[in-house]
Amino acid sequence: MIDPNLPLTDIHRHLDGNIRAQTILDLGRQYNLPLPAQTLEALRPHVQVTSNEPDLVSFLAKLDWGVKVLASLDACRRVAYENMQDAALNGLHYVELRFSPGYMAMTHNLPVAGVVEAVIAGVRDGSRDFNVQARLIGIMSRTFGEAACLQELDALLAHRDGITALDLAGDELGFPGSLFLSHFNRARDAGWQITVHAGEAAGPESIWQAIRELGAVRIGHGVKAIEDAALMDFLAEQRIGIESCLTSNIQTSTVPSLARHPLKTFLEHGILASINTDDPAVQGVEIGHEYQVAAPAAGLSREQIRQAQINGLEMAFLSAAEKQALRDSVAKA
Ligand SMILES: O=c1[nH]cnc2c1ncn2[C@@H]1O[C@H](CO)[C@@H](O)[C@H]1O
Ligand SMILES: [Zn+2]
Repeated sequence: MIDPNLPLTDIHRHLDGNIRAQTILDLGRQYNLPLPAQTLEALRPHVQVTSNEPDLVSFLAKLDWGVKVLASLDACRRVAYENMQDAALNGLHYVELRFSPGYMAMTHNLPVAGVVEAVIAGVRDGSRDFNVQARLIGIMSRTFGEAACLQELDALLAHRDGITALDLAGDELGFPGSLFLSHFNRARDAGWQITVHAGEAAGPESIWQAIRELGAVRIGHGVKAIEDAALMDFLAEQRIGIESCLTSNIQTSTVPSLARHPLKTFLEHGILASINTDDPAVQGVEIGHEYQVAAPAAGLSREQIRQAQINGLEMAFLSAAEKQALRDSVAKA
């Protein structure tokens, strides 16, 4: 179901939601940190979703152990580097990795701008060593409030050339986008692209808000657009891409079953929607599973899955020339 002659992309992938369980064990030992278990098997239920969570916030708690072991900037660099290795092992040609430097820095009081620098370095080295192209998206974790997000924004802006876009993630219901207008004004002034997690826990109004007030040119999840026909028309007309994450939406109970996922309807509506993972290590699924198992279960035809693969590159935060170079390199290989 993956077309080998087209670039395979994952443009919604949390680097700090994709920390290997083995690395959590290693770093726990290295820094002598208390962990809930000492073997991979026993650790897994603490760091991976084993059955669907009742809501988004419960799902997000599964990411916590991954960042609790980030006791140094070197540890941050390691997980960034390993993310690139995992992208290569999963056949990805291009990834947009997103991360929340404040969330990564939090447990051990690391310097937030230092975390940004370490992630940029790890991804740069991994991109070179594993031959996968990457761009970085900075996340503000809305769950910790406006002031903490301002700190994350400042840290990201200190390395603005290494960052392509700004995102807002975390507890969408508790912290609406309207709290973050000034943050996004500054991000747009810095020349960044904008993508926002919206219409996952909250309704279609959250997607409208992200587009109109925060300047989003892409939407993370966007599931609830299905409830608003005018919004679906608008997304299609304006070519605002929807970064779909099928398995994630089941695990957070955003959608009751794959058969009822709106991605198929979005594609039928001519919306630029793509297939992505979200938090692969936490979910226990990789991009291949999303294309080969989840997308057919969501009712997508072969042609729709191929269209979603095309859309992934079309939506990417790359220039037209960069996209064409990527297409050429995959077609020739
Ligand atoms: O599916 C999701 N929806 C909303 N926020 C998410 C999701 N996955 C991870 N994060 C959030 O992103 C930051 C780490 O990159 C954290 O704030 C985490 O809670
Ligand atoms: Zn996400």
